[in-house]
Amino acid sequence: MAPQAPANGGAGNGGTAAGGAAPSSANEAGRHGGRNSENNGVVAGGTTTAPPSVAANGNGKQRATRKRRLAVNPKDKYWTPIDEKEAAAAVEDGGEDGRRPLLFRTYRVKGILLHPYRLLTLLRLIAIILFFIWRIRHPHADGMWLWWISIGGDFWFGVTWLLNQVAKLNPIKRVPDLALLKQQFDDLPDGNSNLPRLDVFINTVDPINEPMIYTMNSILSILAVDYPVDRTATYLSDDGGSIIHYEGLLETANFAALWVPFCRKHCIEPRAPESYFAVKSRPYTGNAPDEFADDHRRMSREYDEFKMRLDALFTKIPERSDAHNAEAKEGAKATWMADGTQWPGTWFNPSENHKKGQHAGIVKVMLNHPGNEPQFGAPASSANPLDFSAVDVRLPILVYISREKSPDYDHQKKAGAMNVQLRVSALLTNAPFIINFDGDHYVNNSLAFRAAMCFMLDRRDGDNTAFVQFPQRFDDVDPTDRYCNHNRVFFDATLLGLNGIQGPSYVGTGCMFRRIAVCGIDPPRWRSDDFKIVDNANKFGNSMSFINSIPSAANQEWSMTSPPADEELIKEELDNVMKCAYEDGTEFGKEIGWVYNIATEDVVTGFRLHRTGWRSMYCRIEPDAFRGTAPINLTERLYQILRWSGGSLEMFFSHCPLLAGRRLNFMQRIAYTNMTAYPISSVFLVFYLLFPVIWIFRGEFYIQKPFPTYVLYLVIVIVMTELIGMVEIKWAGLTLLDWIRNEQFYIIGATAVYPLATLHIVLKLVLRGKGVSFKLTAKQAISTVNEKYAEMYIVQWAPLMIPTIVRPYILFILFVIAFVVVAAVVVAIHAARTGSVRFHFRHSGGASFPTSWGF
Ligand SMILES: O=c1ccn([C@@H]2O[C@H](COP(=O)(O)OP(=O)(O)O[C@H]3O[C@H](CO)[C@@H](O)[C@H](O)[C@H]3O)[C@@H](O)[C@H]2O)c(=O)[nH]1
Ligand SMILES: [Mn+2]
Repeated sequence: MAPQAPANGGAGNGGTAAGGAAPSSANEAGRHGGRNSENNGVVAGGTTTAPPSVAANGNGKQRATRKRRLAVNPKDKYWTPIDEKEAAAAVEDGGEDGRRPLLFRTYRVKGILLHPYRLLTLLRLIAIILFFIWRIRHPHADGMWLWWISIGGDFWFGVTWLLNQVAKLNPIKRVPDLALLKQQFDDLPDGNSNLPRLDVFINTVDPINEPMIYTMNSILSILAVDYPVDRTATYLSDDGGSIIHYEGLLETANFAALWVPFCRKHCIEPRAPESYFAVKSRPYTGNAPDEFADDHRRMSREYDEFKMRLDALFTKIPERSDAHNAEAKEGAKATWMADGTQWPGTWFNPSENHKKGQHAGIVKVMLNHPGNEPQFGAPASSANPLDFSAVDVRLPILVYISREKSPDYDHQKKAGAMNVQLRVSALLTNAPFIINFDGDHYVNNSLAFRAAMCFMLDRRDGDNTAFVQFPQRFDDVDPTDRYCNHNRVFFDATLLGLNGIQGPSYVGTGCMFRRIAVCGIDPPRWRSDDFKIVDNANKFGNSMSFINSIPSAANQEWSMTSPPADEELIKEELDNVMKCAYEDGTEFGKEIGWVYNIATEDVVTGFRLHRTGWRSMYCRIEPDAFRGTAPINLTERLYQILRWSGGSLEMFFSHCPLLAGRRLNFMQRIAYTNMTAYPISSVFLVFYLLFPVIWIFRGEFYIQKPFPTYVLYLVIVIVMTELIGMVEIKWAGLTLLDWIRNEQFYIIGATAVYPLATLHIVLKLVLRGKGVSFKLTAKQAISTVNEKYAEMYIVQWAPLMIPTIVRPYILFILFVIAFVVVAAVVVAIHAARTGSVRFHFRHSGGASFPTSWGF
């Protein structure tokens, strides 16, 4: 999720501001040249430095003679490196004594912005304290209860502003050094790579609401990523248990045999075909420019055919099933697989044990381990017109999973699915690192996995890093981002702030994990020396293979590597760990794996890792590492933020950051408090919006007096918020529009959605009802450019918007009615009594303009 950065409305607390830019960094070397041709031509995501000279200089000692120059992207002009000394020292060591290199560089905001930023924050803090004292000293005798509410509101707004602001006072940017990673891990004398193994998790539920073509594009982009092919495995979790996904994945595995070598041969980016073919032209960076035009044309045709084959599944499988069922005659109408057996998952005609929420578990290894030696493809032929004779055509492991479902269990949505992926992958490949994606997020920069590894393997805090979070970026958002889907302020300012503390929160997708951290192991920093993984079935469940996988994942973080297990041999064990009952009485969903019973499993899971002493790192690279699809329209967007705000608030009560133990950094605690308590602001905001209505009924403006002093304070605190916002925009590298959108959508959320979320949670706490549920966000279907944003304008009934829309009208209508009624009555009385009508304005406080009216 991506919580809205609370923008604190109310008495002048105006808002948090600004955003940031991608960290930047055109790679100086530009290319990532090397042994593998597929490494060429991709702009590395780091401000890459020239690698230190490796040549021995006579006395055999490696010396860093060359000053490590850093390329400056315009967006980086307000950032300055802070680890130059360390970096230089690390170059001196150069791996000779077995010490690990520094694989990323750290930047902070330059003093020219940082000092004013902090100073303004301090000044505004003083201003709001003075303001508050002044208000307390001037109670509003006529409307004390309203006055108390507004004092409460102002206090709350002041506190949340502070919580939000202090977590941003030390923004840190970290830029991975891909060239060094390559030098240390890939350019080995034996020609092999030493990068750690990596398991990729991707989730989907429904081939319609989350169009299958997205999921399959994501998978293609993952299979084609620039990472040693024998060291990754991809696990698709299909929570729908749908044969469409299963056969779609088979088609995808077949198509990948063309697509992946094509990507490697021509070094194309991005490696999700839909996005690749949508881009009209870009400079060629591959090794076979002569063949490119032909290959591209053929590939484009192959892709169109592939899409048709995917579409055809929706008719082909029902037809095939009908034919089988006609033969079988009796019994339920089953769904049939191509090999003439019945599909173990859900059927088109839902039947006992074959319907949504009730079916067997399925694991199918679709692509096996490719072996450790490169395999070159075939030269061009009539059957295969693309010449792959100089390309390694191997594909990484690909696995289909659909966990068992039963009506007796709460399946815990995505979190439940991921915990099954965690166990299944532990038995099959057990890579020490995991990266996870929502079904609609694809790899946009094929070097992204390497970038995250720079953080995990760095010698400074690498071992204590539980996860590396990438920002969420979206295609298909309208150019002015009217629904604030990009959440720039959050992703480009707030998360950089957290990056300077204990690390960014986990936002659900595009995040690399250390497996042992997910399995509930303490970070080295807090681990005792004689630490043992207890083989405690109460904690991990009854699979000994799973329990034993954990220590071996820990050992493999640095050394390699056992072969993947044979699926057939461990079939029973796989079935066991996919069972609903497996987790009964275990710590899954609590201290192990992804956390349960909350709509925002992501933030809570990240929080659990932080509170056990792990840290996280934020990784932004250019081009964007991953991209996804934004909600289809305003309705979906509002439900999305309802889920986020409801989940966050629920977290405030169920996993309260204020009560976490001492391993949670103090500032991180503040940040989490802000991140979870923000919907409460809406309660006060609603009061503030209702005040004018009360004025009308009571016939008096209940406003703080003396009025001019009040206005003066308001102007000061509002102007200061704007100033802070403008400085933030600068260091974060955002536009004014990004900032305005954030403020704007905050108000929409705070009036339309957060009150409902708050009410929901109050009801849950008081009446022990259910929390906000995880409703799948519908995504935009792929469409032509013309109709690209058409969905956005479809007016759908959005009950959530009622308060936001209706209030100004109620106010207006009430105002008119009240005015007319009161005026008519008074005028009538006066006219009846005296035959004439008289108006006067009363002075009040120090104000010389009307603060109340009487006739
Ligand atoms: O029963 C379920 C329901 C959902 N999902 C998957 O969960 C992912 C996220 O669902 P989506 O509806 O796209 O949620 P968003 O609103 O886009 O989600 C954001 O916020 C969520 C938390 O609220 C995070 O889990 C997501 O990663 C984050 O992208 C998708 O891949 C789904 O396929 C499942 O696997 N099983
Ligand atoms: Mn999503």
